This record gives sequence, C-alpha cells and structure tokens, in this order.
Amino acid sequence: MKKDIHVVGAVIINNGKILCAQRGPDKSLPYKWEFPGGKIESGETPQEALKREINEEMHCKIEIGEKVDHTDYEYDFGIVHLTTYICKLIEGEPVLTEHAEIKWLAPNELELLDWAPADVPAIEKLANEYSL
Ligand SMILES: Nc1nc2c([nH]c(=O)n2[C@H]2C[C@H](O)[C@@H](COP(=O)(O)OP(=O)(O)OP(=O)(O)O)O2)c(=O)[nH]1
Repeated sequence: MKKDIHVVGAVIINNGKILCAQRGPDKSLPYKWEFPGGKIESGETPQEALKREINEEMHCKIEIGEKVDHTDYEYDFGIVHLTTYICKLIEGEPVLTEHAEIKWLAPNELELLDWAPADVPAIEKLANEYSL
C-alpha cells in the first residue's frame, strides 16, 4: 500500500497574478512547479496547515478563500491528495526561501510551466475560470 500524503496548496492572487513556486533540485519532483504549501499535520485543518506553511516558507500571512480543486495523484513515493485554495496576501510579501524560483503569472500563462502532475487539473481550472 502506498502512503497517503495530504497536501494543501495556496493559489495566492495579487494584482491579477498568481504566485508559482519551483521545487528545488534535492526534493521529490525536482524542478517541478507547484503552489506553495505542504503537508497537513495531525490535528490541523487544511486552512491552519496552509497558513502555517505559507508563514514558514514565504514569510507572509494570507487569508484563505474558496477551494479551487481537489485531486488524488499516485506518484511512485505515495498518493498525494492535493487541495488548493484561492488566497490573498494580508501581511508581507512572499520571499524565496526553500524554492528554487518564484514567479507571478497571469492565469493564461500558467500552462507554460512544467507543473507537478497533481497540479494540472487546478491549473486548467484557473486558466479557464480566472482568465483576465
Ligand atoms: N506544496 C505543494 N506540494 C505539492 C504540490 N503538488 C504536488 O504534487 N505536491 C507534492 C510534493 C510533495 O511530495 C508533497 C508536499 O510535501 P511538502 O511540500 O510538505 O514536502 P517537501 O517538498 O519537503 O517534500 P518531500 O521532498 O519530502 O516529498 O506534495 C503543490 O502544488 N504544492
């Protein structure tokens, strides 16, 4: 049995652009693009986990809005259950800490990046529903 990995991702929208983050070379899914976030710890709600992760890895605070998508994707290392939420910055600006790179892109530019496979359905939704 593969392990279940429950993950939350933040679709942070600022001035009509979405924050995209590239995984580093030493991680699983090296150089793939993802939404900042991470694993839900035991006892946390998805929202609490997302606020904690964004504070830790981007040094900023967010307000969490509607859910974008939920996907279950089987990787060789486990099954990722990814839920993404629309988020808004309420304090600070995202900074580069553990990612290789960060970029702000318009919804219709998202499909140009090489996303982690679990993210592809969310990317398609965002490109269709949030086009400017
Ligand atoms: N944060 C985040 N993780 C994602 C996304 N899409 C996706 O498949 N993942 C995967 C990558 C990781 O295996 C896992 C999130 O774990 P994490 O962010 O807490 O841990 P990590 O990068 O240190 O992961 P790892 O090297 O231990 O696998 O979910 C996404 O959009 N955002």
